[in-house]
Amino acid sequence: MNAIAFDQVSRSYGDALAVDRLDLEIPRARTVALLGPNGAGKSTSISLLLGLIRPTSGTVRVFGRTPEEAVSGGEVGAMLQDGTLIPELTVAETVDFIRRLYPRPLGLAEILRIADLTEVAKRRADRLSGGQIQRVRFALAIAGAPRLLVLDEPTAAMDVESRRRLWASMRAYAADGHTVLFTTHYLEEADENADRVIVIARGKVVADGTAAEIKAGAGGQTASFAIGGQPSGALATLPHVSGVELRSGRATLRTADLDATIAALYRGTTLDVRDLRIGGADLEEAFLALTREA
Ligand SMILES: Nc1ncnc2c1ncn2[C@@H]1O[C@H](COP(=O)(O)OP(=O)(O)OP(=O)(O)O)[C@@H](O)[C@H]1O
Repeated sequence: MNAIAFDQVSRSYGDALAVDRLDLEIPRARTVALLGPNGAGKSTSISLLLGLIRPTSGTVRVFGRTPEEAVSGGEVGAMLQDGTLIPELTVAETVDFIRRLYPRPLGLAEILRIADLTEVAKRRADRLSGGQIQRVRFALAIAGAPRLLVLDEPTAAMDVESRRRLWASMRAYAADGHTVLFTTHYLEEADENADRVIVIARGKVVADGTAAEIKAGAGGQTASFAIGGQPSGALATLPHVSGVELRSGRATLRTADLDATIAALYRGTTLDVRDLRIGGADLEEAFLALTREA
């Protein structure tokens, strides 16, 4: 049984279709990133998953149950974009208060350890830095030992060090066999922290795979060389080339088959190819290409 299953799920707001016949199956014990531009339907999908809103059509299942059943059974923990802490309570008091609401919570010390909060356990919430507040919110999301942890842009507006610490906490939780689904706008975070990346645009899945597969699928690799003042017209006609860019005396070819393109560049043209460099498409480029096409 999958941790998450969306079957032809659509959700409209009035005339606007936010999620469009979404099919999604996420097995247990995976860490999955949901990526997409603003307005792609990420937050709507998460609200559907948590049972905060109902689909206009289609069904959502979480561990084979309705989202409402899974959430009320304590199977799902969520860290959403808003949520404030009680200023007068310490970190330990806040976490302990929430964990006691669950039938089978994690131990207080364990939560503080996973969320990297042990050092500030006795500090009041109104004395915490932004990164520490996010880690407390993360701690509250894992307090009930949920099998599925959902994080909606957990590192928005955090500095690099705070982001690193939060991801380390997330990975520690995921390593225990839990399923994690997170959204982020930081593409490198999806690359580094998820074993599967699902790209959505306009309410539909436009790519689904490992970060490496998504990079390979969206334009593959690049070959660039110093072209100087030589004519560039033939480059676009080389096999498997999907794009040519000329800048500062260099030509960059985007290709789905690097070997075939380079062989043709040498054998099939009279160009003097100097300073050849090979690059992979990065996830950011892949992401932009995918969401533009959608
Ligand atoms: N409560 C609402 N009422 C009307 N339209 C909404 C509502 N919530 C979302 N939408 C619309 O649905 C679409 C999807 O929005 P959603 O917030 O799910 O996208 P998102 O991918 O989470 O975007 P972001 O990255 O900006 O948070 C957008 O066009 C948005 O304007």
